[in-house]
Amino acid sequence: MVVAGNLLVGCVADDFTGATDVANIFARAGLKTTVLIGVPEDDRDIDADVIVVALKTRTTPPQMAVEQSLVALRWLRGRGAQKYYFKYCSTFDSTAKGNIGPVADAMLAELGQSITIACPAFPANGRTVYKGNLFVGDVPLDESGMRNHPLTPMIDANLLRVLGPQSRAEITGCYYETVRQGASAIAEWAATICGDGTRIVVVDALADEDLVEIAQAFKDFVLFTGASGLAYGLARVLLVGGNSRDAAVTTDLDEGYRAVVSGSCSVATNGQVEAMLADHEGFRVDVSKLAGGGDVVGEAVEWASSRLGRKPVLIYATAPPDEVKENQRQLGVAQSGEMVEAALSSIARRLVEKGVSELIVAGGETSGAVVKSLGVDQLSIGNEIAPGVPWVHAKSQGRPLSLALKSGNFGERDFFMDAWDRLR
Ligand SMILES: Nc1ncnc2c1ncn2[C@@H]1O[C@H](COP(=O)(O)OP(=O)(O)OP(=O)(O)O)[C@@H](O)[C@H]1O
Ligand SMILES: O=C(O)[C@@H](O)C(=O)CO
Repeated sequence: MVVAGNLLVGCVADDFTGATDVANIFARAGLKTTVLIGVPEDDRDIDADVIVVALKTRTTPPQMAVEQSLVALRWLRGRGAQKYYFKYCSTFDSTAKGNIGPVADAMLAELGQSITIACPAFPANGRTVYKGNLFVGDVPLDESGMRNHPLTPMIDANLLRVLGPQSRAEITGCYYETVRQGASAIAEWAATICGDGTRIVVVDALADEDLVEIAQAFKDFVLFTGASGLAYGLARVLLVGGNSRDAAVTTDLDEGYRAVVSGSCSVATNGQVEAMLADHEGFRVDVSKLAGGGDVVGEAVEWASSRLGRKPVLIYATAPPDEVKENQRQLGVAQSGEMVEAALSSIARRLVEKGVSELIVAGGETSGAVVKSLGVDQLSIGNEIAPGVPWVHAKSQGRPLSLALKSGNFGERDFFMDAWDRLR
């Protein structure tokens, strides 16, 4: 029997790195948090304040994203969650059709609600929103590396314009002149627009303190949507009254082999791969060879087998934007992405079979493919490596496995070398 009644937040995440990112924020705030890989088929016991259901719906056709998100939402509703949270990327990754708008619309309808907020700000990672425009560090979203994202290139920083065509709801901006005055002013502003059709309010935020004020102002809302910065605010508002449990668990871990599998092509990951190759051995997945039917998976596994140990090996498809574009031109965007994901996930699975038990995976789609292939169904949150990236612990085929699912744009240049020091 599932323990019901004390679930504060039921969260649906549109990718796996994002799921561990948001779970990390809730866990660090003192909420007992677990990540489920999809909706469980069994009737397991889960004693948690926050359950994050990780989906891989960011780039699926909208209808599929809606269906899977609603299955997860209904399952969380069945556990009696007090609040619901739709976690998407802090760079608002979406296509012209979705999936942020369609999923938010469907969740609102399912919950019988007519209003929610959209708040991708994540100040700890340099994501801020001002006048409805999303900034990545010092530049607008469309001037950041996200312009060249392989699957969800972002060419407009204005979230009202991005979300408008994706959603049936009216999109309104709650701008910083209101937000900076705090929760009461925001709530007063909200009162003037409530009750007037279905709305999604894009909320400005520049700092963590703003996110606490925003969560406080909207604390009676049932559905929240955003990146994980909003979870920082929501956790602090929900914790008032003393729901706090133990902070995240650190596990006693055996020492196993180490590997990094990278399918992210972000600016940050390209730098991290380059930094690791300066002092570590790496195997580059040749996409043309893969497309030509070559046994790249077998070669990678054979290459790695003789090198496995405590010094991590690197297997990467990570490439600069011009190379990715050329692959996409030749093979198609979705086809090249899926082909690389399939190869990297087979490699990861075979490395785990060969004794890798500490594995870093870079990239959200890549992580989704890898984690699914490992047969992992639940993750517990361990130590934080960098803002938005915790170690997580799982069982794969009955054996303990530590994973770090690194979002493409997160982490310093030496992330792949430094992360191991944070494991225990
Ligand atoms: N050399 C390559 N050529 C074409 N596509 C590639 C190549 N290397 C990786 N890919 C694909 O690019 C996509 C990268 O997306 P992924 O979500 O894994 O990384 P990311 O977007 O940087 O991470 P995040 O979503 O966490 O920000 C994947 O589908 C991957 O298979
Ligand atoms: O919010 C973020 O940036 C990340 O958690 C993510 O979703 C990247 O895939």
